[in-house]
Amino acid sequence: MKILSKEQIYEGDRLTAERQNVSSTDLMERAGTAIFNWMHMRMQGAQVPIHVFCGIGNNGGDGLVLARHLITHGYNVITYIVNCGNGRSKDFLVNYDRIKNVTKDWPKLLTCKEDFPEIHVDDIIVDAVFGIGLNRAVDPWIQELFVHFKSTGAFTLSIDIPSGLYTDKPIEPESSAVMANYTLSFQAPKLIFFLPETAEHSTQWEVLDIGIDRDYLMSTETEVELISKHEVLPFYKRRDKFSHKGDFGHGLIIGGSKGKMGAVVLATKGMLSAGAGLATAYIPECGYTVLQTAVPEAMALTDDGDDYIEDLEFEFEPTAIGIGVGLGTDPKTITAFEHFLKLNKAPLVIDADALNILSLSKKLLKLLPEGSILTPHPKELERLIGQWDNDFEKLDKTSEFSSKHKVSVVIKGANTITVHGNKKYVNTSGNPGMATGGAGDVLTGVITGLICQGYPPIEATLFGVYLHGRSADLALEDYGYQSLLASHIADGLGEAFIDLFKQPEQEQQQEPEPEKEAQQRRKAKRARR
Ligand SMILES: NC(=O)C1=CN([C@@H]2O[C@H](COP(=O)(O)OP(=O)(O)OC[C@H]3O[C@@H](n4cnc5c(N)ncnc54)[C@H](OP(=O)(O)O)[C@@H]3O)[C@@H](O)[C@H]2O)[C@@H](O)CC1
Ligand SMILES: [K+]
Repeated sequence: MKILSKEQIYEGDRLTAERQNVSSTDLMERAGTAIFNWMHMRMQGAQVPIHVFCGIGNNGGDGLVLARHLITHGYNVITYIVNCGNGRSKDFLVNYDRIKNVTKDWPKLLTCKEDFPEIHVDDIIVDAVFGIGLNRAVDPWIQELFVHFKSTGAFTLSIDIPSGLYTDKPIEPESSAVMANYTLSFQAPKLIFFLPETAEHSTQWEVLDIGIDRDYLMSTETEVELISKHEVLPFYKRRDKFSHKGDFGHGLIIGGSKGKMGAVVLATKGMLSAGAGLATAYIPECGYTVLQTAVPEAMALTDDGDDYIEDLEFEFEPTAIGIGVGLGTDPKTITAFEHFLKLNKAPLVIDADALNILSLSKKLLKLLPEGSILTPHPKELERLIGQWDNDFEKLDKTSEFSSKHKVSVVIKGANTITVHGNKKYVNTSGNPGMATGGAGDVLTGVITGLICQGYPPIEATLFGVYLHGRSADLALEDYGYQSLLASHIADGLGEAFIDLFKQPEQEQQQEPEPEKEAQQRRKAKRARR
């Protein structure tokens, strides 16, 4: 799914009005009605007080449309205008008149703290104060209003975006934005739903379709994309009946040191589970028995070093290499790594200590093959690109780094973001159970295993990150957040592959009756036999 920028959203609205021959007032009617339908379906007329707080721009206009429909359907609505300036938008004014036609309870004007209404914890707050048009710091009294929302504990539904957040830059330190329980966003999710600093403002969100021009949505190139099953499914490579292990590449995992052999075991398992035809692990001598026992499917090559890698020399040409897991940063290992990079021709997935070595010796970045995949967690990323002040700066700096060195960077986190030049891909699978040692090692193996099978590196990365998270999601049912281990993620990768082809629950329920009957008949027949 595409994540449009603020400018692209405005352009989409404009084009839609033009191509569908509708006015911006009509579009606002669609937006407000979509929110109303969402609420009406869930509330079914329940008389819970609903406090609708409207700003004076188009987000406020959406709130007025919603309030009007709620009122005409008999809901218990109190509407407020948050008087944040003088420039009321045209469509706000149209809907301000319209709401006055359906109720004697005209919207209440809020101008200062003393005007704040009492809100009971069981009431509902609708936040339509600011949308994507926020362009300067919010007045302190309105920030206090947002704090007031939170202090009531009432369920807060934000329209389009929690008020007080920008779509493309961080909020000023010390300022407050609405903490929404749910956000209903028009046409496309906003990037801020996925960034660590702002995601807590809208932990749950949903996109409502307001009929923005399809051609525009299809043809518009966005900088950010959301990656879910729908996006990765086309990557999937089917296996030919006559295929053999030689068709799926020979992957190599390089890493390990005394006390850290588990990392190589996990990465090798991940690589095999992702489908690599053959797997070899290149490890220090001390890891030989560990590796051969833990992963009998893999071959082991040992370095001259006993406790850590000292030479890094081998004589075959792997299809892809995952390097760095459990590697350590001993000076001899660093020298061996540099020597390896000078000779290497295979595509690389670089993780953990290999990233730390690159950070220590940035000149080595020049030796990376074009299209290499780097998989840092935030601390490793900071060592590579330097500190950042906020999430937006982090993404910008990573983009710059990615373009400069012609590599892709997988920023691991709650929503792993793969940065590929200017493009950012936000992964949607995964859960907090993955905050456990070794999960990253498995990911390195999975991506390497996919490259082995001929997936282009960027596809292997997006697919691998998705499958890895999905495997963890499926494993939750058995292990819960606390007991989920990295090895469960490697073991469950097959489930994640199979899950790609499962129909969503809803569609299964909508199975045509005749098919259901046929199934029942077949079942009964089998039972009779
Ligand atoms: N486009 C469309 O066709 C559709 C749009 N839709 C909806 O419109 C929303 C965007 O609407 P919007 O552009 O009017 O901006 P919005 O977020 O309501 O802000 C209001 C105005 O407040 C001002 N302002 C800014 N910062 C401020 C501050 N700190 N303190 C005080 N004032 C401040 C600023 O105006 P200014 O004062 O700069 O002239 C700004 O314009 C979008 O999120 C969606 O909900 C839907 O109806 C579907 C169709
Ligand atoms: K809002």
